[in-house]
Amino acid sequence: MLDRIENRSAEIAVIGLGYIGLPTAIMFANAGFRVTGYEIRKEVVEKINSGKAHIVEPEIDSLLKRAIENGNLRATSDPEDIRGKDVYIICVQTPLKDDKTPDLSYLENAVKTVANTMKKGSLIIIESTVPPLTTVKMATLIEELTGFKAGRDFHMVHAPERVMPGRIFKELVYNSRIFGGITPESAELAESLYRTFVKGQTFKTSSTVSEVVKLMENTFRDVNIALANEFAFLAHQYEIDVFEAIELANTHPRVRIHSPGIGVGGHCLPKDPHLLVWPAERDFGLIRLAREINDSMPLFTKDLLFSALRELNVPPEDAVVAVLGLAYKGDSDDTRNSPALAFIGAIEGDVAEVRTHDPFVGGSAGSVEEAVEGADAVVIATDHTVFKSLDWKKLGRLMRTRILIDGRHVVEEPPKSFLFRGVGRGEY
Ligand SMILES: NC(=O)c1ccc[n+]([C@@H]2O[C@H](COP(=O)([O-])OP(=O)(O)OC[C@H]3O[C@@H](n4cnc5c(N)ncnc54)[C@H](O)[C@@H]3O)[C@@H](O)[C@H]2O)c1
Ligand SMILES: CC(=O)N[C@@H]1[C@@H](OP(=O)(O)OP(=O)(O)OC[C@H]2O[C@@H](n3ccc(=O)[nH]c3=O)[C@H](O)[C@@H]2O)O[C@H](CO)[C@@H](O)[C@@H]1O
Repeated sequence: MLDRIENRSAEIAVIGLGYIGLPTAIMFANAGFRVTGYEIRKEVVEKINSGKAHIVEPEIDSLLKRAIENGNLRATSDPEDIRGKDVYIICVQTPLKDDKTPDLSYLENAVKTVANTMKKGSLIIIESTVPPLTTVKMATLIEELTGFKAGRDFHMVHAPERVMPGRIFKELVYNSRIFGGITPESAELAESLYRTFVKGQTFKTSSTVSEVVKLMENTFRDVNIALANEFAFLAHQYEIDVFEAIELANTHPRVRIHSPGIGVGGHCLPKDPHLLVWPAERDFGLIRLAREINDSMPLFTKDLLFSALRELNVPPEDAVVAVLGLAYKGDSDDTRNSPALAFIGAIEGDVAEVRTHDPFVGGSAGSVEEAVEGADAVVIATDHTVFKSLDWKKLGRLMRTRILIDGRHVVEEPPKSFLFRGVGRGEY
């Protein structure tokens, strides 16, 4: 297997061609491997095979085109097309159920597909973020389904993906990576495979350590954002701008406060702390409280909006509100767990009309001007770069009442003709 990796003749199947699987498949294809992407959504398969990406990410269109044109990447919905591969890389989603416990059904289905198609000696890599011990459990499932023995007849590794959407193709190359093997040999094989394009450092450990590391990273970020959000509440009490205070505090050599805002969204941060604490035997108050604080931010933003409407004598039930941004973060088209959607859900029914505009999200067509025309308030819910250069003087002229609520610290200088409120911005 090592030889086949080093001379690029190892055949790779990537299972799940979403935000992580498609870029991963593209990287291996452009590194010279023959890659088959297996994806259950047929429309996604067709789009990819026509050379077009179904997600928004810098550089993806040209890199995908190259991989399809050089014949190294092909997508399929037929499991027969991934029979007998050397390597299987699983990149399916690992969301939460409504009760906040992990929904591992996508992963289990993917593992079953692998078990039905793999050969003796295959290397199976789970890139998906999973609760601790999952890789070992999946190895046992494969043993039951195939009669193979893990570590002897097949290799298995958890290789967490740590890329940041918006910088995926740079971070795929330069981030450091962790390979958690069910045996040291499994980890070594995976490390040599990724070394074909990774320039960052690589580390080998057990699959359980690797699972915990990935979850700790996102929990660290979530807890830190919750702390920043608590500082934002304080800033409103003392009528100061929390961003000025954070900037000054961050001049301390050992302080790095995160940014408060309308909330924490995306496929990862809202669920990974739950994946970490779900099976654990104690309560983990801090981690759970951080989740609650971050989940409460859309409601805090609603309070800012409603008090501004009342200040200008606009009854909320008569208000027309324009929400700019639906994606969970700037310059992304991903709306999973988006605080913008939570905010809209919280005001719908309490105001007369909600209009939305997001240049990256399909189905929210129309210009900013159309969204704000006749509105009583504009709420910025996503930090898309284009929102930073909006001409508020011009937009204000189209509005019925000029209220601007900034949920993402997009507006540096509040426009003078508006009643301006921002999360953490105190009073203006
Ligand atoms: N999105 C990110 O920024 C990011 C970053 C790091 C890690 N992760 C982790 O990576 C994993 C994937 O996340 P994502 O954002 O790429 O999810 P995604 O929903 O964009 O992609 C998953 C894809 O897998 C497909 N799929 C589901 N079940 C399948 C099956 N049985 N066979 C074949 N295809 C199947 C889905 O249709 C989908 O296209 C998650 O565990 C996530 O936590 C995500
Ligand atoms: C540890 C870490 O870095 N993990 C990253 C993270 O990537 P992400 O795409 O989820 O992006 P984030 O920037 O974390 O944003 C999430 C939400 O939090 C809001 N936010 C952010 C910073 C802040 O100071 N204040 C905020 O309010 C933001 O608007 C958005 O809604 O998880 C990926 C998947 O596991 C990782 O691969 C990737 O490395």
